[in-house]
Formats: sequence, structure tokens, C-alpha cells
Amino acid sequence: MSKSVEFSELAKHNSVDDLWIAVNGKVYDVTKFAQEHPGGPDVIYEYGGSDASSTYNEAHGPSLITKALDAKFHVGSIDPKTSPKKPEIGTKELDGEKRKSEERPSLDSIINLDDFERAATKSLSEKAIAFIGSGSNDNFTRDANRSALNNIWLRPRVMKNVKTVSTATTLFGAKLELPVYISPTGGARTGGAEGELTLARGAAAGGIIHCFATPSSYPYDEILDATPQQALFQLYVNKDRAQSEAAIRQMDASGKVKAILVTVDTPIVSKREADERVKSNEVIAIGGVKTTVTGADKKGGGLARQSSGFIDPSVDWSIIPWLRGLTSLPVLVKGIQTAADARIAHSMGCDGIVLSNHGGRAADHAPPAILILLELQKHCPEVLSSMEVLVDGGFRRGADIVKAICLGASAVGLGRSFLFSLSYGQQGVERIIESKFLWIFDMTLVKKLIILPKVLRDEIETAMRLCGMTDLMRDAHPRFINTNRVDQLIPEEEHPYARKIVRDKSRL
Ligand code: HEM
Ligand SMILES: Cc1cc2nc3c(=O)[nH]c(=O)nc-3n(C[C@H](O)[C@H](O)[C@H](O)COP(=O)(O)O)c2cc1C
Repeated sequence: MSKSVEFSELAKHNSVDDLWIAVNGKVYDVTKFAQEHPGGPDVIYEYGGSDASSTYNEAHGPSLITKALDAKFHVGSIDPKTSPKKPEIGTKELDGEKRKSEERPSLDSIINLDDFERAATKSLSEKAIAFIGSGSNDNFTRDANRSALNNIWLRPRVMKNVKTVSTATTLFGAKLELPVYISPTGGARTGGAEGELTLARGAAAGGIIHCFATPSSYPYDEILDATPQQALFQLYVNKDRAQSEAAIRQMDASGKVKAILVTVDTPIVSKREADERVKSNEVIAIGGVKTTVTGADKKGGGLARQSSGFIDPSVDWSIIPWLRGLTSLPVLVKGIQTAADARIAHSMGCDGIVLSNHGGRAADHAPPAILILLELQKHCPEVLSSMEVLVDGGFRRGADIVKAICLGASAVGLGRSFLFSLSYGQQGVERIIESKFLWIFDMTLVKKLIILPKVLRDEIETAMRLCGMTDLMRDAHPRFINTNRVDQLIPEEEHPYARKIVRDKSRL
């Protein structure tokens, strides 16, 4: 039988050298784990000697801690009679129970992806919004992802008989109703519902594919169980290679994972100021163990910032043959931002690449994703014709997706929009992808069939029809696209005039 732990006993273990926390009624010794926590040690220290359930539950599925933490660190169960009536630690912002769901608009009033974001700001905590929404530094690249797409025009052709249209495609053997996938987002439970589990189920119901991330909120086996047939897996190469190896073997054995996307654009996590500011405020509001994390890398203590601990910054191209030796699954490199790196990935025998600046969360001022696609068109079109080229970053409209497919992408990923849709659970996720038919009773109790506003399928099909395309993957062509307004932004391979200045002696 599990040892019973009084709350007063738990409270004694509140130092960095002797740290216990309670999560969902169980007590854990996290002295060693705190330093290894992928979300950073600060958050664990804050809850030392106390109940961390509400913060833990906001970011993680219930079984993650029981599965990920070795049994020898499971101390026992909290004696409920000894718990303080009200949690002593935690703020309104942090408390998942106190999300402002009552202010949220009804799902049938949501008609585009920006509506999902607006609705989420009404229902999610400030911390969750900051974590999801933030880009790096000034959010310049995050916002430029969208503005670049907005500066690309369509060139509609008419009289093409667009009565029926098809948007279907395949990707590494996976069948997709739309050339769209859910981009990997660590800690998806921050967006609501059951995070990755809900995304997996929603993707399947909508006929697309979900790519789940190394830092998922739920154990991989549970995400795979929630995945009926097909998924993609995003890999951050761990400093402890054995952990990456175990994850890849698990994906291989699942029979459901169709490809591995190894993310390389964030060898370290960038400076996310919105995230850091919220976190700083919370530290002031919260009691608990004082954090001991010091030094330059703390930079305000944002949650995302500190989650890089496990990612190996020494990764280079030799990781591709290493991965190849471990799995026969297709390997894609996620985070390609230049034609030069696209060529290397091609020459290393990768099966694909993801043109991505991490939704503006990697280098601020990195190029907008759609412009990287144009750079490949300009400098290495052979890459586009010989491997799968996925793209993500700022895609919010069906027409954006049509533009990328016309410029040679195989599929388009969306990150934040799906996280925001989680405020509405699986129905929200499905609403992004597919239309839903519902029977309702009107005021006079007459049964009526209504079509809930659909988003991406409707927008993609509408853009196709208005441009004169009937089969997206067959008809898509740059002739439907006018890129004049952004063409001057596509760089030459070498800088046109600036030269590296070599100084042969000090000027001091
Ligand atoms: C064995 C147990 C745990 C594991 C395996 C784990 C794992 C993770 C992972 C993978 C991330 C994602 C990092 C990223 O998004 O890049 C994360 C973030 C985070 N974790 Fe944990 N964690 C555990 C326990 C805890 C506990 C006990 C707490 C509460 C005190 C906690 C609170 C958080 C928070 C607040 C984040 C920040 C990002 C977010 O909101 O998703 N975690 N953790
Ligand atoms: C909250 C959040 C977490 C993310 N986590 C990861 C991750 O763990 N691994 C990864 O490769 N990309 C991650 N990304 C980047 C996404 O995969 C994707 O590149 C980006 O969100 C696309 O831009 P969009 O959000 O504008 O659609 C994350 C993005 C967000 C917003």
C-alpha cells in the first residue's frame, strides 16, 4: 500500500537538496528531476514542499509524471485530511480550473482561424496565451510570416467548370483530405482539452495528420493509442542520445508513424519576451522555494526559454546518417531556412524538409516561411521536385495554403491555430479542418440540418474554385500566383556586394 504523507511532512521537503511536490494526490521526490525537467527547473522549485497539481495539469497529462518519473521517486499519497483547504500556492492565472470559459463565444460563431485565437484569449490563462502566442524578441518574423503571404497575390482563371473539386493528397503513405498537417507543438495541453490526444483524434476525424512533438504533454504511448492510423513524430535530439534512440524505436514499432521530422532551428531556445514577462510577474506573486537558477541564460525566466535543457546544441549534419542507422522511416529536417541548407539536406539523402522558422520562435528576422519556398524555386528547384517539401509559419487562410501548394510545397503545417482550437476540445480541432452537419431543433421544435461553419476545407475549395482549379495537387502551378511584391526580398546566394572583411591587424 502507498505510504500516507501528511501535508506538514511534504512541506518540510522544500529545499533544492531535498525537494518533494504533490501532484494529483501523490507525493514525488523531484530533487534530481527538477534539474532535468524539460520545462526548466524554476517551475518545480516554485512548488517545492507543496501541491503543484494545478500548474502541472495545465501543462501535462495526468499520467506523464507517473510514467516518466522512476518508481523509486514515488514517495506516497498525500493524506487528504491534512491538506490546507485552499491551495496556498498558485495564482488565478496559473490555475487551470479558473479558465474564463464562460466568456468564450460559441463554437458556431467561429468562422475563421483568427476567431479561434480571439476566443482563446478569452478562455485561456495569460500564461498560456503568452507561451503559445509568443515569437522571438520583437515578433518580427512571426508577424512577417503572415504579411509575406498577404503580399502574394492570386491570378484567378475563369470559365474552368469548378463544380467539383478535390483537395486530397498523400504524404509518406498517409492519406490526407487536405494538404495540411498539424505542426508539432510541445506542451499542447497548454491550449486546452487533452492536448496532443485531442489533436490526434481531431486530425483523424478531419482526415489529416498530426505531428506530435518530443516535448509532448502526454506519454508517447498514449498519443499513439489516441491515433487511429497515421501520425508524424517530431524529434529534438536529446543530449542523452539513448532517450532519442528509445523514442525513435517506439515510433518505428508503432506502425503508425509515417515519418520523423528532426527539428534543427532551435539548438537553443530563443528569447521569448512575452513568455518571460508573464513568468516574471508570476514569480513575484508566488511563494514557495526561491529559485536557484542564476546566470545569463535565465533572461527573465520564461518557461519556453528554459525548456531547451535537453536539446543537444552540438547537433550537426552527421545526425542524418545516425538517424538512418536507427530507422527506416522517412527522415525530414524541420527548420530549413535557406536554399543552401535545402541542398545539403537533399545531398544527405533526407526524404524531405520542412521550411520553417518555428513560427517566428527561432531567430527573429529569419525569413518568412513562404519566402524560403520562393528562394528554393529560384536557386534549387531540383530539391522541390525530388523530395517532399513541407512548409509552416503564419498560414491562417485556405488561400495561403493554395499559394504554397502552387509554389511547390507538398503540404502546409499549422501550429498555433490548432492549439487555440483546443479551447473547444475535439470539436474545435475538427472545425478547422472539415465541415460538420448537425441536426438541431429550431424555436418551433422543427428539426433542421445545419452545416457548422467550416474553415480550411471551405476556404481552400473556395480559393481553388475562384482561381479555376479543380484538383489542387494536379492543377497547382506558379502561374496562379503573382509574387512581384516580394520578389525583391529573395536573396541571391551570395550577398550582391558586401564582402567579408578580413582584418589582418588590430586597430587598437
Ligand atoms: C516527470 C514529470 C514531468 C515531465 C516528464 C515533464 C515534462 C515537460 C515537458 C516535456 C515540457 C515541455 C517543454 C517545452 O514545451 O519545450 C514541460 C513543460 C512544463 N512543465 Fe513539466 N514535466 C514534468 C513535471 C512537471 C511538474 C511537476 C510541473 C509543475 C510544477 C510541470 C510544469 C511544467 C510547466 C509549467 C511547463 C511549461 C510549458 C508549458 O506550459 O507547457 N512539469 N514539462
Ligand atoms: C506553443 C508552440 C510550441 C511549439 N513547439 C514545437 C516543438 O516542440 N517542436 C517543433 O519542432 N516545433 C515547435 N513549434 C513550432 C511549430 O511546429 C511550427 O513550426 C509553428 O507553430 C508554425 O507557425 P504557426 O504557429 O504560425 O502556424 C511550436 C510552436 C508553438 C506555437
